[in-house]
Amino acid sequence: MKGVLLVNLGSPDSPEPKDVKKYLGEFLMDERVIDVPLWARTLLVKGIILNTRPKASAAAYKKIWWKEGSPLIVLSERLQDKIQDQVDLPVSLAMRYGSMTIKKGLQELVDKGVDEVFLIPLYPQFAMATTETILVLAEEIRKAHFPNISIQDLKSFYNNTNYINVLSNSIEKYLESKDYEHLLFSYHGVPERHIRKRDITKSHCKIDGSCCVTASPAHEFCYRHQCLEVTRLVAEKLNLKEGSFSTSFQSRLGFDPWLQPYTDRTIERLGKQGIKKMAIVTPAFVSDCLETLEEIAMEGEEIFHEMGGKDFTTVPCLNDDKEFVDLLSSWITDWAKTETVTA
Ligand SMILES: C=CC1=C(C)c2cc3[nH]c(cc4nc(cc5[nH]c(cc1n2)c(C)c5CCC(=O)O)C(CCC(=O)O)=C4C)c(C)c3C=C
Ligand SMILES: [Fe+2]
Repeated sequence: MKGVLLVNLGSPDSPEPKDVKKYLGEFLMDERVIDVPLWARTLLVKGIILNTRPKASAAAYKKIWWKEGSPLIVLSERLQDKIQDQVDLPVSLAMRYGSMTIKKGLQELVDKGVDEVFLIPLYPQFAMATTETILVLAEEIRKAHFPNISIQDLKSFYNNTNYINVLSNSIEKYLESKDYEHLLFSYHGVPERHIRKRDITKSHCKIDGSCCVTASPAHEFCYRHQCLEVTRLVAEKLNLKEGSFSTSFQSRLGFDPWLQPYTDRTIERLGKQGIKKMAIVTPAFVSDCLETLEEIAMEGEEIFHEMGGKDFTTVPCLNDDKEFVDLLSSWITDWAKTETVTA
């Protein structure tokens, strides 16, 4: 029997510093998130980050926490429920970090008789720190605990025409009555090193103005290319004028170079340049979360106002948007019609 496992990033159990610390400990000790040798990661995470960041992060989580829980979890559950209403096979939800583990998600499906799983990482673009870590862990868990099931995954869908249409429609609908001079596409950042590490050609990624726009097999695993493509395709679909939109990368951590331009500096620059009304969209996130509700909608707005900007509009993520639910459900239904794969 076939079943579906949706997987998102995860959140702490509560916005209290002890839970945030536990969550950050698991998240940042992932070798695909902070990809340095174990001794250096342990020193950095347990010796430095976990002594300072949980308090500040907990304060940020408290500003966005809902009475039902973490927005990322609640919104992912709403997405799961709506997809479940549209498809005939069981749909479970798991998180890469935190209490809603991938093991529990797989167990839930196996208990319902599932032996063929369609794994859907809830990220439109591939990244070592997101999609890859989910796929690797799911396979480890399968081998160790569920050797008789098979797992197939949904590939990154950043340039899927239907996805681009759904994203463009949601942006257009939300901004319909809003007047804005500039639309910023802000994606979660990653260290530049992550991009070079996943360059399957070993020589294509230069992280400059040319590599991401020059066709290459490297693009299958290039987060930067995939983000720039989403911006290009949505801008084309929405007929955005050259100069009226741009791309930036948010949420950098540490001192290594991360993908640039940085979102906070871009907002600052737009404000300084005299832009009074800006809108921002965050297509690396399927569900609204700390990084969109606090870092963008609150901190970003504050920066913009300090620089003289007036109207700052944050477009919600796709969340449980009807068209997005229909699209994911159609991919699931198509997969369910494919031939059975044995483990
Ligand atoms: C080295 C650190 C990090 C990398 C690399 C990274 C990549 C990455 N993350 C997301 C999506 C999300 N990240 C979120 C929170 C978050 N991310 C990091 C660090 C890295 N992320 C930290 C330390 C945190 C926790 C909050 C904080 O202390 O600032 C979230 C929100 C989770 C929530 O509970 O709401 C999401 C979603 C992507 C897509 C990505 C690479 C492409
Ligand atoms: Fe992150």
